[in-house]
Amino acid sequence: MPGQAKRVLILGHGAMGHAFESLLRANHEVAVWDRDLVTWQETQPLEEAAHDRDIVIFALPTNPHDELAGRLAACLPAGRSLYLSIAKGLDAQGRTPAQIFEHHFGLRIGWALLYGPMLARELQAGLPGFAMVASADRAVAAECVALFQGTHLLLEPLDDPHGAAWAAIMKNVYVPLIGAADALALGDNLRGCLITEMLREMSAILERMGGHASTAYTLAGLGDLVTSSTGASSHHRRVGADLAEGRTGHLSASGANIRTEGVHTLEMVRAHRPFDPEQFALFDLICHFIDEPASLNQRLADYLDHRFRREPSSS
Ligand SMILES: NC(=O)c1ccc[n+]([C@@H]2O[C@H](COP(=O)([O-])OP(=O)(O)OC[C@H]3O[C@@H](n4cnc5c(N)ncnc54)[C@H](O)[C@@H]3O)[C@@H](O)[C@H]2O)c1
Repeated sequence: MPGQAKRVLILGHGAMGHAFESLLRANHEVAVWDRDLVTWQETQPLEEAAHDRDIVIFALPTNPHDELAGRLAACLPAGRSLYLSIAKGLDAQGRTPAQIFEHHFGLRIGWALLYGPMLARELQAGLPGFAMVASADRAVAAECVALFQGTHLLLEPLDDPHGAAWAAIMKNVYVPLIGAADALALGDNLRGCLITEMLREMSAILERMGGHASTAYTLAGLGDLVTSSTGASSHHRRVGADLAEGRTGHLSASGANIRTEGVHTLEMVRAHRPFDPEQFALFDLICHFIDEPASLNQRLADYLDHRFRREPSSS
């Protein structure tokens, strides 16, 4: 049974904006806001578009989150609206969508993040999508679940927004490595090993960043990692395959392009150092792979050697 009808504003009318619009419009009153593709002017002033909305969904990259969340927090009364983001990258200051929302909305205004296997084209085709709705506030998570009731996007609440944000971000960092290994025909066995190693490292990074290690094993981590690693048309898988095969054009693209969100994250972590990249061997390997794609075979061999074939210590 669908919940109560809400007035929803979707920011960004790209692949996910369109998918969410078609999911929600049967049961809710949905409006969209974006920039004009030619002039880059706002289709309508944001403050005007948002003023009577119960729920605002950020269906755009992480980079504009800070500006847009700041404008909304300044103009909308506390407690009136709820904010949702699905963006998976870091912004130019190295912040996650969870950090940006916490900064602008804090405990004053409800906010949540939606992460999991929910490819836009599958949602548009009527196939099911799955996501964790991550919020520090259970009532907010329940409101999000109610919003999507009666649709084929199936949600599960999670009380770890910071962990979920890092799980989604790390997924985009790791998947190019799977795409590269597959392009080089390094084997199904290696793929299984790498995905296991990625989950182990993702758990450690989530904990380092103030999240729960267990969030890596939810739809936001494992679920999305498997979908992107194995999906034939996965953007991030393609990036890795292209690099392994000598096509390096993406590296000059901006992080606003979702194809390059993983590469952009590597650059932001190196620039802002929310954690020490050298302490996480797979993360470090992927940084070196992006710098020097031809070195991948040797780096993978060194990684596996270090991980599995080291002489046992004498102690
Ligand atoms: N495509 C998917 O299947 C999918 C699934 C889950 C999550 N996501 C995440 O959702 C986010 C958006 O992905 P997408 O595939 O819809 O991207 P997209 O490129 O198709 O659409 C992004 C939209 O945001 C708008 N936009 C960008 N910067 C803006 C700004 N400063 N002001 C106003 N509008 C702006 C663009 O005009 C565009 O319409 C990404 O972070 C992505 O990782 C995507």
